[in-house]
Amino acid sequence: MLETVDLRKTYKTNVAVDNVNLYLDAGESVGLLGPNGAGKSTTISMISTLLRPTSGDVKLDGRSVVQDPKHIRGVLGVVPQEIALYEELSALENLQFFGRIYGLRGKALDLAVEESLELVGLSERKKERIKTYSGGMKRRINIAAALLHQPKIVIMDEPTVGIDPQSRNYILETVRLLNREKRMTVLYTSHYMEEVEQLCDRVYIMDHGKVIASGRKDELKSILSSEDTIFLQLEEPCPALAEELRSAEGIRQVAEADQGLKLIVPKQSKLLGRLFQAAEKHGAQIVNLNVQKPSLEDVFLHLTGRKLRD
Ligand SMILES: Nc1ncnc2c1ncn2[C@@H]1O[C@H](COP(=O)(O)OP(=O)(O)OP(=O)(O)O)[C@@H](O)[C@H]1O
Repeated sequence: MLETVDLRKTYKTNVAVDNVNLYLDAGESVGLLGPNGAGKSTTISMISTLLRPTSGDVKLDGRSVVQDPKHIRGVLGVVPQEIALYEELSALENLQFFGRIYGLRGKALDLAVEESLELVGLSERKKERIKTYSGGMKRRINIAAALLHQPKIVIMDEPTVGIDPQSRNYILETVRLLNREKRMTVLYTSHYMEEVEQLCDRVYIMDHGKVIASGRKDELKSILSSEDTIFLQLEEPCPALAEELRSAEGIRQVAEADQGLKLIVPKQSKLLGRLFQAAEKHGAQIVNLNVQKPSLEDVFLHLTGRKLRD
């Protein structure tokens, strides 16, 4: 349905997006996962015709979006990272304004506004001015604005960054509903791998402008089928221990984790004794040690040696 073909964007010497090929089938929920600066927003801006590619193309049902941008605008809803609302107007007035831009009038406009307010759970507060809303509520109205024209495809650019847990849950539920019940095709970008794991059928992992891995979640995790992920919880952070383990033979990756270190090691390696010895040598207290199932975050760590949120 929607694809990018060798999509590329350069800024002088900086390659923001480097020959990216994505494909979304109708009704799929696809995650675009990558750390800050990976090129996710630039990719989305090119798909939504806000930015012209340096080379390559975006195709909707086989038709070039670069040559015929109008075609995609009617079927695409984009939720940008930045909140784009008028603070002095109420939520209702904002949505009426955006609805008119989409060409909606009269009863059709009223209905579209009511439905999208309902969807993001803010019908009861629709008359309050945006400036009185929390960051999370503003984001929910931002989402409602992108849905007014009932798009077939919705692209969301990190919609849950820096918001309260209630709004975050609401947004995740809304995305699920749009995809599973309303059969909308969703492209969801995030650097929170838990969200992508929860919401998406298929995932593209980007880093430094390139897609470095893609596939269904289970396929991606099977990259780590011959590895174990060990989480080492420490009483205090110990950079010297991390350093030693990074250069130790048989340990593939070492990354800082909440309250400790995360290691990727070959399965059944007999490393535990060495871990305890190294910890003792550097005066680090191991509080807990467990072997975990691989997550998408671990796949990223395995491929790049870094954590998604470094
Ligand atoms: N207008 C611009 N001029 C120059 N460089 C840019 C411009 N826009 C983006 N870049 C660069 O392109 C790269 C990709 O940025 P992009 O915003 O697409 O990443 P991202 O994955 O969306 O990250 P974030 O989560 O921080 O938005 C970065 O190195 C960024 O500095």
